[in-house]
Amino acid sequence: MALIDTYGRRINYLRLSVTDRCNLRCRYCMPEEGVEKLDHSQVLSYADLLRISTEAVAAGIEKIRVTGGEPLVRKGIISFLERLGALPGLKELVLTTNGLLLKEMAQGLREAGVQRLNISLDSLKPETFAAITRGGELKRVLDGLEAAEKAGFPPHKINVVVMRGVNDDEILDFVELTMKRPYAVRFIEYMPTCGDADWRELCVPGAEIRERIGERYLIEEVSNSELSGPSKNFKVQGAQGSLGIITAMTGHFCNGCNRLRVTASGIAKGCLFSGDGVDLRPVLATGDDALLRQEVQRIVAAKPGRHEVTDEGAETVPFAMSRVGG
Ligand SMILES: Nc1nc2c(ncn2[C@@H]2O[C@H](COP(=O)(O)OP(=O)(O)OP(=O)(O)O)[C@@H](O)[C@H]2O)c(=O)[nH]1
Ligand SMILES: C[S@@+](CC[C@H](N)C(=O)[O-])C[C@H]1O[C@@H](n2cnc3c(N)ncnc32)[C@H](O)[C@@H]1O
Ligand code: SF4
Ligand code: SF4
Repeated sequence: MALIDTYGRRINYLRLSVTDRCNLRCRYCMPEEGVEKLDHSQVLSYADLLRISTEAVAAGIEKIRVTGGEPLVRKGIISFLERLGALPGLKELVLTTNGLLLKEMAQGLREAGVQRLNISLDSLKPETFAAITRGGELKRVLDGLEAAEKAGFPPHKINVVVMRGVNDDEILDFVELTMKRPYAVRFIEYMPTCGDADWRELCVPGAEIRERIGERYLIEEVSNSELSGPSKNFKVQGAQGSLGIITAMTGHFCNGCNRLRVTASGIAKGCLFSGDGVDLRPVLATGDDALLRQEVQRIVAAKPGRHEVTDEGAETVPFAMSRVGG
């Protein structure tokens, strides 16, 4: 079965957030204070997350990315992933993490069937890393990357949210990282989700990032795979790894969007920026899984063509990314 939306896009990728909790508090993702945590009773049980995933896969989803908050802080995550990975028809099970707990958990994740990890790492300098994450310890993440490689994961994707005056001086350091390691480093344009007034200064357009890299290195294009996301990938000559740019603000990759989102509290969103979304809990409560599948199909049918976040309107859509899962 295939899920096709009204714009003719095939929706085959579910981003499933399993928790809104996090062991970091990145400045671009959560405000310093004032983010209300979901009450435990609001967070969907693993059984319900599995029911949603089962119906989504039956309807046409082929890839599930587990995200959060920080997915690895939720108790029982490994056995949940094991069950998720066993869903018939699911081709890819992948996870986005801040890497803090990978040292302890990488082996278990691999054994549970997680195929690949995307790891957020915004700075290679301990002080800058701590400032961006409000207290995170860089070494733990670097140890986590190593542990995951040893556990047999393919080369990691590293997510770097580029912020002018904060970490944009490290763009070339990350390029150098791909000379030494086979990582796929992706530079992400900063999205103004926290209602921040200074987002225009912080956001470094993808074109500028690429230009800055091109001034120092010879760029070679690489191909993008069918289930790959919005990242436009390339590499520099002589590198083991690759580079990518996710132009979340300037790019308009919405034409090729293949995603559906479900939050930890059971809100389904056709678009990252879809305001309130659709609450799946009433349908879950009926116990009728055929109805759940129809609801997934209905949400896909109503998926917006693109986001409406523009220079003028950006401040009108604040939300904590940790609630939606990125
Ligand atoms: N605007 C927008 N941003 C997205 C979308 N999907 C992911 N992102 C952003 O892209 C960045 C990287 O997200 P990841 O969780 O690593 O996922 P991804 O790069 O889309 O995943 P893969 O392509 O499957 O590796 C994050 O900042 C996300 O918020 C999307 O559909 N729209
Ligand atoms: C919300 S996090 C959840 C998963 C995990 N905690 C992590 O940090 O990888 C998912 C992705 O969203 C990205 N993200 C969060 N807020 C963002 C923003 N304002 N602009 C761009 N990317 C953002 C993060 O960098 C991360 O790569
Ligand atoms: S980006 Fe990830 S690690 Fe950072 S606060 Fe958000 S959910 Fe937590
Ligand atoms: S902004 Fe919305 S429509 Fe555009 S790529 Fe992201 S999720 Fe898809």
